[in-house]
Amino acid sequence: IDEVIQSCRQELADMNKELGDIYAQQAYAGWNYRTNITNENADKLSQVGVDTARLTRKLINQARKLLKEDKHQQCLSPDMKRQLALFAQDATLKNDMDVRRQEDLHQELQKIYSTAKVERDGIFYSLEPQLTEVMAKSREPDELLWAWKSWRDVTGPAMKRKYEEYVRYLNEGAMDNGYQNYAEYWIESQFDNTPDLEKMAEELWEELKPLYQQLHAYVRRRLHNAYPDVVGETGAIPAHLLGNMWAQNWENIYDLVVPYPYAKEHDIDKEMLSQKYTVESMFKMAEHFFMSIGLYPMTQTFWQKSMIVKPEGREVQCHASAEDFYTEDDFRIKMCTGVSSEYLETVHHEMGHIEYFMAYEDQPTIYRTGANSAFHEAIGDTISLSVMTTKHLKTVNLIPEKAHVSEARNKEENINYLMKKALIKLAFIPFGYMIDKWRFEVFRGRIKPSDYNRAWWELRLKYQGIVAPVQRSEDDFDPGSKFHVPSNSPYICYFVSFIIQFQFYDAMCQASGHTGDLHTCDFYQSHAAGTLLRDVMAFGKKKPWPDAMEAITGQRSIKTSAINEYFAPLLEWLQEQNRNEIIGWDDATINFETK
Ligand SMILES: CC(=O)N[C@@H](CC(=O)O)C(=O)NC[C@H](CC1(C(=O)N[C@@H](Cc2ccc(O)cc2)C(=O)O)CCCC1)C(=O)O
Ligand SMILES: [Zn+2]
Repeated sequence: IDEVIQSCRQELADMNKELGDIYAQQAYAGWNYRTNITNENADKLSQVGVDTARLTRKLINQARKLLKEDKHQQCLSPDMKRQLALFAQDATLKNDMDVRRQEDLHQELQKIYSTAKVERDGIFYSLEPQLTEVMAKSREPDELLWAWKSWRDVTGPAMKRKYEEYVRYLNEGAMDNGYQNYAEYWIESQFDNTPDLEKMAEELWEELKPLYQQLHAYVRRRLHNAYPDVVGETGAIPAHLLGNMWAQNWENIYDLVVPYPYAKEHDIDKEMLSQKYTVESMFKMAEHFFMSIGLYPMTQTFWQKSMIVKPEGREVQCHASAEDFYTEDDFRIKMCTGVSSEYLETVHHEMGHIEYFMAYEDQPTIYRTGANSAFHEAIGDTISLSVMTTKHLKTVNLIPEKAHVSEARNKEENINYLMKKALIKLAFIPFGYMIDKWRFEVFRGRIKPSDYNRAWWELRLKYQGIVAPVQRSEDDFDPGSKFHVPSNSPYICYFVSFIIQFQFYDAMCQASGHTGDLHTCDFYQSHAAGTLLRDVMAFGKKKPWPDAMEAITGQRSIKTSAINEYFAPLLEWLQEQNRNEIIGWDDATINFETK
C-alpha cells in the first residue's frame, strides 16, 4: 500500500511542477506583451497560449483519470483529492486552432483598450494620465462630456464584433470541460465552497442598498447645487460628473460634496507634492507598513524588474497589475504611477497581491492563489484602510499635528473623513456588483449582442442610479470602455472584497487593541494584527475560504456588519441631511436611442 501512496504523491508533485512551469511561461509572455505592446510580442503570447493549452489539457486528463480510478482511492487523502479537483477545474479549448484564435482576439481587444487615444486639435490624449485627470479635475460639464464620450468612441465600437466572437470561444472552452457556460466555470474557479454565489451577492447588495442610496441622494443634491442645469433634484445622476471615467469611485469630487468645508482635512495630494514624494518613496512607504505588522519586504528582483512608471517610447498596458512569475523570488508590479493619495492607495493594493504571492509561495502550485478571489483583492485595501486614517497620516507627517480641536470640530472632521471614504468604498459597491451581473448574462446567452449596450445601461441605472449624459445606442459598446471587459478579468471579486476588507480590518483592529470608532483605527506596527492575516495568507487556497475567513474574523461567512459599523456615524448624518430628499431614482429612464 505504501508504494501506491508514494507513487500517487509523486505523481501529484510532478503535476504541480508542470503547472508551475505553465504559469511561469504564461506570466513572462504576458509581462513582455503588456510592458511592450508590439505585434511580435502579441504573436509570442498567443503562441505560448497554444503551447500551454496543450500542457494544461494533459494535466486536466491526468487529474480526471486519478480521480476516477479506484486503485488510488486509498491513497487520495482529502488534501490530495482537493488538489486534483482544482487541477480538473479548467475551461481550456480542445483544439489548437481555436486556442490560437481566442488568444489573438484577447490580445486584439486588450491592444485596442491599452493604445486607444483621443485626438483633439492635433493633441493626443491617453486614458492615463490625461483623460483620467480631466475626469478627476475638470468642473466644466462640456469638457467632462467630451472626455467621457470620446473615450467610449475610441474603445467600444472597435471591440464589439471581436468581443462577440471572443465570448463564443470562452463558452466553447467551458462546455468542452463540462460546464454549461463560461459563467459557471468562472464562478466555480473563483469561489468554490460557495453554494450560490449570485444569491449571496444579491442578498449582500440588498443589505447595502439603503446605505448607498443615502450617499447617492446627498451627492445628487450637492451636484445639483454645483451644476443646476445638468443635474436634477431627483432621479439618476449623469455619469460624467462623478470624478471618474466609470463613476466607480467618487473621491475626486470630494471638494464639491465635503460636509464641513472649513473643517476639511489637510490636502494630502498637495502635501505629497510639497514634500517631494516620489513614486519610489511611495512604494517604500507601503513596504514599510507591511513590514511593520510582520509581513514581508519586497524582493530584490521586485525592485529591479517592476515597471512602476510609464516608460517613454513604447506602448504599455498602464492599468496597474501585480504579477507572480512562479519562479524563485520573481514578483513584480506594473503601473504608471503618479504622485497622489489615489495612487498611494493603488500602490498598497498592488503590494497586497505581492505579499500574498510571497506568503503562499511554498505551497503546491495548485494552491498558490487566494482562498477565494476576493481574498486576493482585500489584502491591500485592508492595509490602506489603516494607512489612510488621519491618525496614521499624522504619524507620517502628511497631516500636521494640530492644536487641540473642540469636540464639535472633531465630530465634523470625522464626518468629513467618513464622507471621503464613502465616496471611495460605498460608491463602488453597486458598480462592483453590476459588471459581472452583465457579463454572466452575456456568457449565458441571456443578453444578446443586439442588446449588449441597452442591458449595460439598464443595469447601470438599476444598481448605480447613474445615466449616460448623452444618448447611447447599439453602435456603442460601453462595456468595452472598462478595462476588465476586453482583458476578461473577473470583477465580482471586487464587490465581495469591498465587504470582507472591513471584516478583516475590524478583526485586525480588535487584535491590535484598538478602542473607539472603527474608522479611526491604525494598526501600524501591530504584529498581533499582521499575524492574523499572514498566517491565513500562507495557506493560499489550501484552506477552503470559510475556514480562512473564520481564522481571521471568527465568522465563517461574508457579512455586512463590519462595513455598516464603519459607516454608522455617516449614515446617521446622511439621514438627517436627506430628510427632505427623495431617496433613490426611478428605473424607467435610460438615455438610449429608441429603435
Ligand atoms: C496578473 C494579474 O492580473 N493580477 C491581478 C491581481 C491578481 O489576481 O493577483 C491584477 O493585478 N489585476 C489588476 C487590478 C488593477 C486594479 C483594478 O483593476 N481595480 C478595479 C477595482 C478596484 C478599484 C479600487 C480598489 O481599491 C480596488 C479594486 C478597477 O480599477 O476597476 C487597478 C488599481 C486597483 C486594482 C488589481 O490589482 O486587482
Ligand atoms: Zn487587485
